Amino acid sequence: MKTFNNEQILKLQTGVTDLLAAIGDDPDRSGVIETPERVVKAHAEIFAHTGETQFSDYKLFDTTQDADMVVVEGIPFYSMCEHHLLPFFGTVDVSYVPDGEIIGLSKVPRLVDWASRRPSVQENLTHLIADEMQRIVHPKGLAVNVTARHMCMEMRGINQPGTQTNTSIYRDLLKTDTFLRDSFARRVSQR
Ligand SMILES: Nc1nc2c(ncn2[C@@H]2O[C@H](COP(=O)(O)OP(=O)(O)OP(=O)(O)O)[C@@H](O)[C@H]2O)c(=O)[nH]1
Ligand SMILES: [Zn+2]
Repeated sequence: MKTFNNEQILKLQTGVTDLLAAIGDDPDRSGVIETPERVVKAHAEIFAHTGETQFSDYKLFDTTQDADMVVVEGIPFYSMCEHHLLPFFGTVDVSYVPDGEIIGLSKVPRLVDWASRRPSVQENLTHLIADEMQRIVHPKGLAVNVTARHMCMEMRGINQPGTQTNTSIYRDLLKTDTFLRDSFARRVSQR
């Protein structure tokens, strides 16, 4: 969880009170009187890694038994679209071909969670996960596949409930080796 300083807390609370008043609500009514405080706490979680450029909570292990391909699939994530500050959420699938080193399995969902907790767009989230996997594991091949629903497309604007957006990145062996690429793509499309 992020720790906001007193100045940030005051700004956030004032902002939420002003927003409630601006939409025509009464910021002093009992139902919302504690809302500014709650929103600060919620934002401390939702935006916990805003501004951070490098994921650091990982462990690598040497291996002499390289697998053809490691797949961690169906990792749930929740993020906030930077255009409307509304949620977008879904799943991430990550695959890599090791080159002498492997990452602790739980660290892949941790990386996804780290990357998600900031204002973003789906394409940039996909790139951030791919770039950090590349920097940390320097694999022989890498694929990141993100499928998400965007509340800014579902509950407002174009109002299209259920629309899904897919973004993917394929690099090196997972791009050039059709067997590896197709088996990853088949796995994630069948889920
Ligand atoms: N590429 C991309 N676009 C996104 C993402 N999240 C939201 N958007 C889009 O950002 C665009 C912002 O367009 P604007 O015309 O500035 O804003 P708007 O008037 O609220 O647009 P509408 O949503 O069409 O009503 C919209 O088309 C959104 O669908 C994302 O993760 N990736
Ligand atoms: Zn949006």
